[in-house]
Amino acid sequence: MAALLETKDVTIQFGGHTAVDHVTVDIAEKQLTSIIGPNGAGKTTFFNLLSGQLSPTSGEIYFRGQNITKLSPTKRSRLGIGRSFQITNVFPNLTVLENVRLAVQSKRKVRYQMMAHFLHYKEFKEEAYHLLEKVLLIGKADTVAANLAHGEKRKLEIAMLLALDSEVLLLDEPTAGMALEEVPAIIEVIEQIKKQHEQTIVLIEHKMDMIMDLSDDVLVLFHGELIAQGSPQSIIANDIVQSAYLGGMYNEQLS
Ligand SMILES: Nc1ncnc2c1ncn2[C@@H]1O[C@H](COP(=O)(O)OP(=O)(O)OP(=O)(O)O)[C@@H](O)[C@H]1O
Repeated sequence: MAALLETKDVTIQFGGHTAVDHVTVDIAEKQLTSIIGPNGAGKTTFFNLLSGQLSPTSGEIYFRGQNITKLSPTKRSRLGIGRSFQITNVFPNLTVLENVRLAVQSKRKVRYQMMAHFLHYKEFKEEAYHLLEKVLLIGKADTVAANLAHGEKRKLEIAMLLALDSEVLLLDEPTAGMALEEVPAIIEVIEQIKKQHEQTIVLIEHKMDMIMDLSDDVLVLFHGELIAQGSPQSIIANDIVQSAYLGGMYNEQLS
């Protein structure tokens, strides 16, 4: 399987603390790769390195063989690496629908072309409605983004990410903060994207069942180090992962 994203010996230190420690991985094209690890293992930091929010202290990151280590998040996003929007990218005073419409519009690169904007406005709006239906947020289309509950904000972020139609989707805990009964629908959204075999998905998720069912490949981080990479079955059967991580995680979830 061809690697789409690669890290070579990627390390980042904050002061004296090494949050990601010489991580070398290949992330295969059009597969779903999950990153797991206990709290503080370096998952989000690793994601930030992939998306360009952080620069490594040492090591390199490649996308389709191109060294992107020094590229900004915006440039990486233009290349096709989309990260679920941070809440700062959502316009809090605009409605949910308007936020998604703007994301659709930015994908079509007509932000500054008033005429094109005018001609396609209805089309953008329809696509935005469609995406909101997909992530089960249609009932909140006219709600101002600032008034959404936490789980609803995550759905909005996913809708905005989908609007960009990126080649790589980086999803940082897409179901965090959602009511338990909403989780299957979001998993379904991710499953549907996966079934289309058009995008590469990388996700951090604490819900183990979901990861094991959905993932083609699982990366396990522990104290910033990559301690295992493989199929869900091989990860479950891996003794090092079992003792270093899985036991602890299940205990965490039960507590
Ligand atoms: N900007 C920062 N400055 C200093 N330390 C940081 C910074 N960002 C992360 N860290 C530290 O790096 C380590 C890894 O953090 P990170 O958030 O990546 O872990 P995580 O695996 O995503 O954890 P969680 O599951 O709790 O979200 C932690 O010890 C954290 O305190």
